[in-house]
Amino acid sequence: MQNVIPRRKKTVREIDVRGRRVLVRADFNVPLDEEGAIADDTRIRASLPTINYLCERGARVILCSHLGRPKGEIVERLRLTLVANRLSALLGRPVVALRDCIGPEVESAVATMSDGDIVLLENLRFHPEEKKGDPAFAEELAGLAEAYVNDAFGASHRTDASIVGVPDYLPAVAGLLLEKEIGVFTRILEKPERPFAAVIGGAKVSDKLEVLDNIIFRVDRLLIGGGMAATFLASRGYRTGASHIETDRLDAVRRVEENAERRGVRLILPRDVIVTEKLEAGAPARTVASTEIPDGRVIADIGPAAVDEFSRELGSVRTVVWNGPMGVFELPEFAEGTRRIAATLATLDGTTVIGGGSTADAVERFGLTDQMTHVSTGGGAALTVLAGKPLPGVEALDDAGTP
Ligand SMILES: Nc1ncnc2c1ncn2[C@@H]1O[C@H](COP(=O)(O)OP(=O)(O)OP(=O)(O)O)[C@@H](O)[C@H]1O
Ligand SMILES: O=C(O)[C@H](O)COP(=O)(O)O
Repeated sequence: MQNVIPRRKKTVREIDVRGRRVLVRADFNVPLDEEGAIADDTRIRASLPTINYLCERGARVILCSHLGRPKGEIVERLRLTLVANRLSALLGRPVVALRDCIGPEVESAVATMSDGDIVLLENLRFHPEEKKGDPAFAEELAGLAEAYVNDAFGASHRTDASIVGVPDYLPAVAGLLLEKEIGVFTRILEKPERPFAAVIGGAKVSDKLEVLDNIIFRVDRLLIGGGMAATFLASRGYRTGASHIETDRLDAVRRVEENAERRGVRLILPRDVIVTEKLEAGAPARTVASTEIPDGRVIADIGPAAVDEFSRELGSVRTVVWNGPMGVFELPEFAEGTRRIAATLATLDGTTVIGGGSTADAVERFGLTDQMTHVSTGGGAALTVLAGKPLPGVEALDDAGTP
């Protein structure tokens, strides 16, 4: 087992920023609605502490981010102007949106900044060099500033130029959001208050295999829901109707079960499930024992007895990490399991950590975000950390204690 963060990294609190141009890599990759408006500004709000910190200390703040996957060319609806406007409203300070992220116009805009000013560079992924991790592009970005702050936890599992390349050319430190995210995950994975439970769901085992393989060595209880429960049930020899079984993962699931047994971890599958013929709105649904799933039916949610059992198990733990919804929560008829598990976590006394992605969306939809200890801003990045793997964006930063 590896440590999540092998060495402590330098943070923005350990460098002098007054009067200096500071390039801040944020993760403003926010969901957009059909009209192209920002559907959820959680990630923008999460960046405020670092930006305010820098402005208040007289830094000249140069923000940068990607938005979407524009594949190295300009896509009008993926410009960051909307983000700049929202950020400016939230900060109560002007944020100037630039039309590119490198080049002479950007350089002259940056050269005329005063202490406390904020600019936002254009979407980094309009340049193909960003995704390629191109060193010359990284050097050009770095040339705009005198220090680099990574506050993009959600993108730190990537090896893009702005994440792993820029630190080669500048003093490179963690922002306050990155520090908080890493701190929370490090604490629960390395020194959890026990009992410690993980609730893992979502569509597929294959998406979470590395997480299961790591977490099984750290938790006292593992609760499995979502579509992936079908593969666990199949590996125990039950009939699973028309549910999608990842036949190539049955061995991997057995390994997780064996490790659970060896370590005395309670691995709990849903005792009942909601099944349907089709995973679509309005489809007739019924509750069945998970050992008796009828032919032609697929698992769509965990059932009420499973919710009760999961809630009982969670009622006595001191730490919970949750990644992956219990059912197809996007459809109201299959949202109950996810909603009730979210409600259970909301009332817990101990530490509750939501591992990002659609689980964070679900918790937000149920209005319970504020009741959790921590809701991660990372999807893939949170999975990487839960899998016990280092984040390239964190590795690239200066070690604490270096001059
Ligand atoms: N029984 C089920 N059958 C099919 N899909 C399911 C089932 N239960 C949950 N899902 C789906 O799983 C998806 C989310 O799973 P995922 O593993 O992506 O979660 P996550 O890790 O929180 O999010 P992300 O991957 O965005 O970080 C949801 O869209 C949900 O509809
Ligand atoms: O939304 C995310 O998970 C991050 O912003 C990374 O985006 P990407 O998956 O397009 O690299």
